[in-house]
Amino acid sequence: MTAPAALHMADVRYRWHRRAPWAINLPVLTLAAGEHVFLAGPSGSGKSTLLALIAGIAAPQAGQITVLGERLTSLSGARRDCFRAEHLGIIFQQFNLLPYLSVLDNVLLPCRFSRRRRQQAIERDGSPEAQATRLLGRLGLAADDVLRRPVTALSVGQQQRVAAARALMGAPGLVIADEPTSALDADRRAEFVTLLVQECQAASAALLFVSHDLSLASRFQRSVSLPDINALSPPAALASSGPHTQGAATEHSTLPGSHGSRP
Ligand SMILES: Nc1ncnc2c1ncn2[C@@H]1O[C@H](COP(=O)(O)OP(=O)(O)OP(=O)(O)O)[C@@H](O)[C@H]1O
Repeated sequence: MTAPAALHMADVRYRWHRRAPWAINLPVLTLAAGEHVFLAGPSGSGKSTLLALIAGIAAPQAGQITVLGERLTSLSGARRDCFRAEHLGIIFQQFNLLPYLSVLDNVLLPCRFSRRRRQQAIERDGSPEAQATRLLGRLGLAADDVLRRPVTALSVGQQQRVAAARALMGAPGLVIADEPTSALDADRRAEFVTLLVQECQAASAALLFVSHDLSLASRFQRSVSLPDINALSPPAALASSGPHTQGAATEHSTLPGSHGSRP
């Protein structure tokens, strides 16, 4: 049996409040199981909003979002929270690490919230602790004293890697990353992306990676661009609730033979 798509979005519209313009108006966006996609777009074009919808943190006013075969738009907020904990790895723009926990305990969090992820970490590495240590080692954070440190005692680049290790714990089916390389210099950025892509591949996880840095796009199987809303939407259209094109996704291949949008 073929695995379900990692993500399928159809005719999705979202605005932050009733009088706001649509932040997202997306005819279709699909990620195949295990596919690695780069999402670009200027500031304010809706990238973080799109990730919040995919994560089930926000719910759209219209359209369907299906993640790993589960129709998110049919679930209650509480069920979406459970689904997110079980199946999604998220690297937030601000990392969202817990300052009072050590590096190791931050990375172990997904296995505390999800029995499924705990079980998958045990199957792959023997224990959640062993998996956390392996992932941190791959990301260059293996030293014992680093693992026991509070995350607040780490550099921003190190915190970014802790957030990546946490997202990968317990083999989530889909990893979403919001500008995870913004605080890194060019060399470290490339290195970080290589590691993230390799680890997603090893876990058979699909990856949706958001960045302004177009030089990273070639490392992904495909790129998707959310166009600048100001360029596409006449100001008069913004206040009405009629159809809009702002925030609509355009897709293009970055690899020969890869595809654009799929039904
Ligand atoms: N919490 C919020 N409440 C109201 N409006 C919001 C909220 N978050 C984002 N928006 C609006 O939604 C639109 C899209 O913002 P979003 O943060 O998704 O863009 P982005 O492409 O991720 O930007 P950046 O690259 O700067 O992070 C913007 O017009 C923004 O002002």
